[in-house]
Parts: sequence; C-alpha cells; structure tokens
Amino acid sequence: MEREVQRARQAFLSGRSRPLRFRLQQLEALRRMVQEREKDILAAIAADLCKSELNAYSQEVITVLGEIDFMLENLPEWVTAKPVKKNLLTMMDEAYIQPQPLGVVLIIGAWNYPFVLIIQPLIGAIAAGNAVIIKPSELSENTAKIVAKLLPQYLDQDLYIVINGGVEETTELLKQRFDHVFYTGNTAVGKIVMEAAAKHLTPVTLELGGKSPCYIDKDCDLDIACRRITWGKYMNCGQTCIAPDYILCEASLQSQIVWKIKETVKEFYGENIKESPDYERIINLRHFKRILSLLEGQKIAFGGETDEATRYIAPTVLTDVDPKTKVMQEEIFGPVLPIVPVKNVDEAIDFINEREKPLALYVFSHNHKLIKRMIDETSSGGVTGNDVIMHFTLNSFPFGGVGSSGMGAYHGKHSFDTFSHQRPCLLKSLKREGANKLRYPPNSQSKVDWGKFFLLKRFNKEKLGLLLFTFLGIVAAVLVKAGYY
Ligand SMILES: NC(=O)c1ccc[n+]([C@@H]2O[C@H](COP(=O)([O-])OP(=O)(O)OC[C@H]3O[C@@H](n4cnc5c(N)ncnc54)[C@H](O)[C@@H]3O)[C@@H](O)[C@H]2O)c1
Ligand SMILES: CCCCCCCCCCCCCCCC=O
Repeated sequence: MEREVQRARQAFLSGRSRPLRFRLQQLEALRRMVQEREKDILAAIAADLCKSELNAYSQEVITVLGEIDFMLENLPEWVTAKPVKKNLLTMMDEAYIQPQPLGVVLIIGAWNYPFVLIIQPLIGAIAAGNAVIIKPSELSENTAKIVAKLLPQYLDQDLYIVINGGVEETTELLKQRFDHVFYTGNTAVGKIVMEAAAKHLTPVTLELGGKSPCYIDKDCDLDIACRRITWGKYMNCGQTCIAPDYILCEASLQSQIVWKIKETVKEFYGENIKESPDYERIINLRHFKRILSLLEGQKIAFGGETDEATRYIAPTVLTDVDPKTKVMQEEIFGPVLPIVPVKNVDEAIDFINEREKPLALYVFSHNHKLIKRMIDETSSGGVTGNDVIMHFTLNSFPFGGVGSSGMGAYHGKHSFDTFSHQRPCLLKSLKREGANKLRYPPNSQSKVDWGKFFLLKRFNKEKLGLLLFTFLGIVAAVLVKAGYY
C-alpha cells in the first residue's frame, strides 16, 4: 500500500498531471471509458444493488457524463490565474490567485451509488491536477472490481490508482500521508477518517449522512408532494444519502398522505412490487436486519412485507411515530418512511433544530414565505423546496453537509476548488525601493500615519483617480528625496 501511494506521489512530482492539456486529455479518456464500457459498468452496478440498467444509467452515469462535460467546458477558465484587487502599497505590483493541485488525494467511496460516488470526486481531483488513490466500497464489490479493471486501461496508471479492500485495507491506507482525504460514508467512520488524517494534518472533505426531514404544509398540493416524496424515498430502496428520512406534518394531513403515497407506490411499482424492475434490494443482510429492527413497535400504515432471502423490504410508511423511538434516532437508509405529527410549522422548526444538522431539508408548500422562513430558521447541507433530491443534480451547487452531516463540498467548480490550493501570488519589482522605506525600521509616528493612509483608507471609484494621482506624486517625492533622481 505504501508502495502504491509512493508511486502516485512520484508520478505527481514528475509534474505531468499539471498542464491543462493533460487534465483535459485524462477527462476525455474517462468519458471514453464510460461511453465505451457502459454495458460493463451498468451490469456491475445492477449486480450490486439489484438495479435495472436504465436506473443505473439515469442515477449514476448521466451525472458522471454531465460532470465531465461541465469540467471540460469550464476548466480552461478555472485554471487561469485571477488578478485580485490591490491596495495602495501594492498598486504597482502583480497580484493574482493561482489555483494549484494539492498533491496526492485519497478518495474513499460508499456503496449506495458506487460508481458516481467515486468517479464524481475523481473528476474534480483530475481537473485540479492531482494524483489520486481511489478506494471504492467493498460492499459494492462488482463496481469496485470493474472500476479497478477499467481505470488503468484509460487513465495514467501511476497517477490514478485503485486500491480495493475493506476496513483493514482502508485503515492501513489511512496511515499513509495524503494531501487531501475525500470520504463518503457514515458519520461514525467519518470521525475515524478525520482522526487518521489529523495525524498528518491532512485536510478532509467528509460527505456524511443524517436524517433529512421533510415538512409538508397544509397549504400544499398533496398529490404532487406525495408523488415527489415517494420517488425520492423509495429510489434505490431508500438507500440514498439525501432521501427524505421522515415526514413532519399536522396530524390532520396524515391519513391523506398515507393514502396518496400508497397509490403512488402502486403507480410506480405495480401491484407486485417484487417484480418491478424499478425497485431495488437492500445491500446486505446486516443492513436488512438493521432496517427491520426499526419497525419494532411501530404502527405500519402500509408496507412492512419482507423477504430475507432476497433482502426485499416493501415500501413502508409508519404513522404517529414517537420521536423517542429507534426509527427516529438513527438514519433509516432504507424504504421506511415515518410520519411524525407536529402542531404547526413552529413546532416543525423546533423539531429540526433540536436535532443534528441534516444533509438535506425538504419543505412542501404553496406558501413561498413559509419555505423561506424554514430555510432561514434551520440549517442543513442543502435544501429543496417543493421537491426532493433534485439539488444534487445541479452542479453549480456545492454538494455537502454541515455539522454532523459533513464538511466541505463538491460538484462542478466546487470540486475543482476542493482539490485545489488557492495560492496568493504577489510579484514585486526590485526597483521602487524608496516607496518601501515606510515599513522598514526605525518606525516613527509619521510612518504609521502614512501606513494608516495607505492601508486603512477606503476609497470610492470617483476618488480613486485623484488618489492614484496623489499616490504617484508622493512616490515621486519620496524617490527624489531618497536621491534616485
Ligand atoms: N453525503 C454523501 O454524499 C453521501 C453519499 C452516500 C452515502 N452517504 C452516507 O453514507 C452512509 C452509508 O454508507 P456506509 O458508511 O454504509 O458505506 P460503506 O460501508 O461503503 O463505508 C464507506 C467507506 O468507508 C470505509 N470504511 C468502513 N469502515 C471503515 C473503518 N472502520 N475505517 C476506515 N474505513 C472504513 C469503507 O471501506 C468504504 O469505502 C449513510 O450514512 C449515507 O447517508 C453520504
Ligand atoms: C431519466 C430521468 C433522469 C432523472 C435524474 C434524476 C437523478 C437522480 C440522481 C440521484 C443520485 C443521488 C445520489 C445521492 C448520493 C447520496 O447517496
């Protein structure tokens, strides 16, 4: 493992990952890989999650292709140095920010969207010019294998290295020194990753989970709200980090919501859900049993049917859920949707604020002011009003959590920034030394006064021309006095 990381570091130090042309070539090669080997990739995802190839394509491959195209289009502009505003002391100098690669980056993926969750950060890391070690989740082993097989066929083999393995291998990997660790997965392991990274003072991005609340206001089109919630909750069998975890609504809405979600489930998956190509299965027996344990003692409004042999759990809704019960204490990450009645929006806001900050928040209402109020008075990684999940699809948004749902963000330019160092560069001339005397010892009150003038004064645009003129006059006077002319 040490050898692999060393290999990536040597490749990074060779400098070949840095030129824009190389980054674009690698991104194009990655796109070619996805296009040419689409069938293999879809088959692997399908095998891991009992997912139809159509769903694997629309939930994972589309996102990856869109992200690559977005990078290819914008990277030439992002990599260029950006001039910054100057103060009077640096007026004559060159000042700019130059984004630079961080070095060797470790990307650790989760199993629930096993392809997009490693390839999307990889796109950002390549775009920013880094070398990358990729550690897919061992739970989605088919995708892990196909990624390890395909990437070296298309990308630079020393700069981008896939290491497969479980907890033991990841623990070993985390002992190595990286320049950034990008981890997607649960909060408990997020802490382990951060602790390991801290030993090397390595910065981390933690894409974690949590219980994402969904408030349904009484002033709302319940048909539409329930259709959208049903889609986002039961997609991938509830194993989506930003799935609505639970519903908050007034008690009077509960029975209508149950009925409408039940009807939508029928519309989406048919009478025999087990036969539906659009309904996935739980990843493994451990998660299957964990989700079943959340149903104990609950009022099941519909669903609840299970089949251990195929790890099937039917789309399920629980009503009148007591917030103190287990299902409300941990992220569900399965097709179980509790409804917790609240008196009104104030109580919903308090409910959300009394708990850990979630990865996503959803609010359904015709009342725009109410949506804005919920946004203003709560905190979450992201928000979608009158829909679920969809903020993930907009790559101009930073995607990430806050508090216990994570730190840092990615997608589009945010990925590029995450994997770049914004390096401030100030280029001065070795001439004009007279003007610099102001800051050299011995200090004096008049030097401080000039310093205050140069550094603290704020000028509007109209005054700027006049000031520049004055400044140049002063510089000229200082130079004359210093005997340069
Ligand atoms: N924010 C996001 O973008 C996002 C996306 C997907 C999943 N998630 C969250 O991830 C969780 C589900 O994923 P998971 O954690 O079950 O995935 P997982 O079991 O695949 O673990 C994630 C990664 O951590 C590694 N890992 C596991 N235990 C480890 C340990 N003890 N030490 C070091 N590494 C270890 C695994 O090898 C894997 O690569 C949910 O909480 C979900 O909300 C978040
Ligand atoms: C055919 C229609 C295309 C619809 C696009 C909908 C895309 C949904 C993408 C969902 C991906 C969610 C990934 C979340 C990561 C956390 O688990």
